[in-house]
Amino acid sequence: MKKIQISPSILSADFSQLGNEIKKLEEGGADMIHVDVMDGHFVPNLTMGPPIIRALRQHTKLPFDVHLMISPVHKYIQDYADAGANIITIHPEATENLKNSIQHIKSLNKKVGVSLNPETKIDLIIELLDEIDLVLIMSVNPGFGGQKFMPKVLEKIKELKKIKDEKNLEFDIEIDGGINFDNNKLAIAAGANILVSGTTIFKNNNGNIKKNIELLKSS
Ligand SMILES: O=C(CO)[C@@H](O)[C@H](O)COP(=O)(O)O
Ligand SMILES: [Fe+2]
Repeated sequence: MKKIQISPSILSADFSQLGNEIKKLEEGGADMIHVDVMDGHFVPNLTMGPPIIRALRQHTKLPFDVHLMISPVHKYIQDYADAGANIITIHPEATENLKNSIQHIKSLNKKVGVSLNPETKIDLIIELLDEIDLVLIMSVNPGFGGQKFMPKVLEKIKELKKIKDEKNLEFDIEIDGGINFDNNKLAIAAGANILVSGTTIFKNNNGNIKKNIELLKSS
């Protein structure tokens, strides 16, 4: 079984202190940094883009796990790669040709992730799984932090894990949205090996990041 990793979402961090917040995450045991990029078009919220990612790059050696909620995404992939992303995750609905966008990310020597919304079926990516490094299962509708976890996506994770084991594939299964100290266990038991969390990491236990990361890892 793959080691459980935590990818804190800086969407819940203090935006006026992002450099320091990232340092705190690294000291607290984060495995990577989840960066939620939103364009006010693919999702009804606006966050940050390449200049901020580039500025943050100098504050940590941890991989940047960049979750692109922008459409059309293809023409911006290079910008995120240049800014310092290590994993670039896209939504199938945000590109005209998913296969091309996957190949583009790989050609830039970045890990490629594909994200499935709660209503999006696995069928869309089954044929492409051997090209993908990470499948990001959304457990909320994308757009905002602090939403309620949707337990129905656990079935999708189980289904994906089964296919992964049957085909002997290596991709990571990441879950994103509403993860807390209860449903983390359900997500891990279903087959997720990377947990994204914003609210739980930054707001629980008076913002004790180290403690919250440890609690999220324990199942
Ligand atoms: O991609 C998204 C939301 O669209 C997420 O990464 C959230 O930002 C996670 O935040 P919490 O649900 O843990 O507060
Ligand atoms: Fe995200």
